[in-house]
Amino acid sequence: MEALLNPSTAHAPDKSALRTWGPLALVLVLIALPLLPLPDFWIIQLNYVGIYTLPVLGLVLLTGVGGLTSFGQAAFVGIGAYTTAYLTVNTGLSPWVTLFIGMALTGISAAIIGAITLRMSGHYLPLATIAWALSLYYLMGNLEALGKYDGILGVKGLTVFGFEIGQQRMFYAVVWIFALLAAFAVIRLLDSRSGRAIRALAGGSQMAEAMGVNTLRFKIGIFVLAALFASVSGWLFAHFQRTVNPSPFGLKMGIEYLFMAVLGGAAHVWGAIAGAGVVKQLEDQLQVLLPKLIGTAGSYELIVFGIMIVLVLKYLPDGLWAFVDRRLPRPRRAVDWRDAGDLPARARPAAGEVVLDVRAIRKTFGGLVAVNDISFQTRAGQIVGLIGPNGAGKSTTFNLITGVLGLSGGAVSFRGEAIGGLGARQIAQRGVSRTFQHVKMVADMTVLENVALGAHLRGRKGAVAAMLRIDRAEERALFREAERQLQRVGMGDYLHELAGNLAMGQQRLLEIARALCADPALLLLDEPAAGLRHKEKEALGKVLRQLRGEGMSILLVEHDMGLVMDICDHIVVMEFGTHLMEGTPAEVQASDKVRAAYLGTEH
Ligand SMILES: Nc1ncnc2c1ncn2[C@@H]1O[C@H](COP(=O)(O)OP(=O)(O)OP(=O)(O)O)[C@@H](O)[C@H]1O
Repeated sequence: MEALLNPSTAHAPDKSALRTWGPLALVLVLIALPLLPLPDFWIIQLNYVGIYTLPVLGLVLLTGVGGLTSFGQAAFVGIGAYTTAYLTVNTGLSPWVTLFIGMALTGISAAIIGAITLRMSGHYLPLATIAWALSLYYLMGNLEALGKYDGILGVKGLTVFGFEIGQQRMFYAVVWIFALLAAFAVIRLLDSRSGRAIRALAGGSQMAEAMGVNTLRFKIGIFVLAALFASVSGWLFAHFQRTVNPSPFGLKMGIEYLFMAVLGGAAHVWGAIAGAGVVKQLEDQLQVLLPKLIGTAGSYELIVFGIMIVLVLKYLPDGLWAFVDRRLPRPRRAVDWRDAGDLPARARPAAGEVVLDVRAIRKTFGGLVAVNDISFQTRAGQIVGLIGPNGAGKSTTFNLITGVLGLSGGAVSFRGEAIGGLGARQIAQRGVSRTFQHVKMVADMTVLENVALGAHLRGRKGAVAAMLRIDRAEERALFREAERQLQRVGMGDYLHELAGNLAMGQQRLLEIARALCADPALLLLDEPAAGLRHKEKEALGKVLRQLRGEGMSILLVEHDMGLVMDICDHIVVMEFGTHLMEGTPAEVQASDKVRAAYLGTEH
């Protein structure tokens, strides 16, 4: 194992004071600002920044972290704004009641729109968000009851305990309480069981689903939360402006919110405030400056914004805050889980019990039969190797067993239960855990956090518990398990390292620890030795033998024949999608058929 423990990655001393005290300093500055003799103009500007920060925070979660691009945030701001404007003007309801009605309406709309559009991927999703942003905009502009394009006038200002808070310093306090509450809620959410699942979304759903994460549910969840932040912003906006009309909720504003998030640093909570502040200021200054320079009136600032978006994407893709973030030392997570409770564990199969039974499975891609009637079994405490030349159908077999691909024929049963036809998440729930041929991890999460993601199905606490910080006991139990599994594979010294900084051998061990965190009865390893150095392969072999000794059943797809022959109890050989032979390593090595298959000669 020593070969994997590279002393060059030892941790620097903990100098995280700036990160710990930075947010507190920001809060103190925000409290101090209205107490200073700043002109009202600047307080009003800061009120706008606070109002814009809320939808941008939603985009941090949705786009920056979750990888889902939405041009539609402004439309949700509009639902919040129109709801409060309409109800307070027409029914006389208190804004403190209409806030919640607006949030409910926004939440329901987002859940419906999200359930339809978030199944889409690639460029279809942003296009769909443009489509519904336009629809909502024209709906607001065409409804008689909402005053068509003139909107609703005469919206009252906010009152607190019957006291009108105006548009300056008191309003400032209300805006920033909401903005900071939302910012801290997102920070807490991201550092939780749900947060790790959300952070895994951007890398595609395959790994997250294999860890048991219901990716669609989490996508809809962050979409709704982002919309709720937008709705609160709309409510503030309506009572700040005292009037609403469709133009601030159109597609142009949706693009602007996205620009604020990208410029500020789409994956950073504090980047939302930075982005909202910089864009608001730029917009105001350019609106005055450009017409003067050019000599005629017009929205020239939009042209400059367009050019700036291209430049930011090219030269500062991670945004302004990432620039600061890189320079701040990363705090090491306080180790407070050593005496945490145990996570629920499943009943282990008896030694020698058939764990996986694959019967005549088949997969066709058009006319190509990639897997042709393959059958084999794996038993508890056994390492089975699945080998064959390139293109033999090993990965496809793996994907059929783990539910990534649907069967064209045949049956798979796990511990006596038919699992053919189930999805990856349902198969993971039953105790099948896997690693990937091309390592899939969240590079900007620590090793410990990545591995804790593997225990997702063994936790229960959701997003609300995380935001309220009532999930800590479970979090400690998850981290205790993650540390235990990392130590089991010899990675105990790397808990706080960012996964993206690991060498290939360590990344593969991370994946094994993550798979073990799920408390599996069957471990499927897809080319775990690929890219490993000799010493690392030896270390890997030692870990796998140790796991077998503990009663684990392992199915291994591997090209490294030295490792396969060394550790496997039983080997299944495939060629052109078919079952060539199976037997002990000695039998396989002695087989002319296998030799011919690998050498490409007739047999
Ligand atoms: N999604 C797909 N669509 C069409 N053909 C596919 C698909 N996936 C795999 N195949 C084909 O199925 C066959 C088996 O591929 P598979 O990746 O399972 O082989 P393998 O034994 O894992 O190969 P390697 O060792 O190179 O990873 C190949 O001919 C491949 O081109």
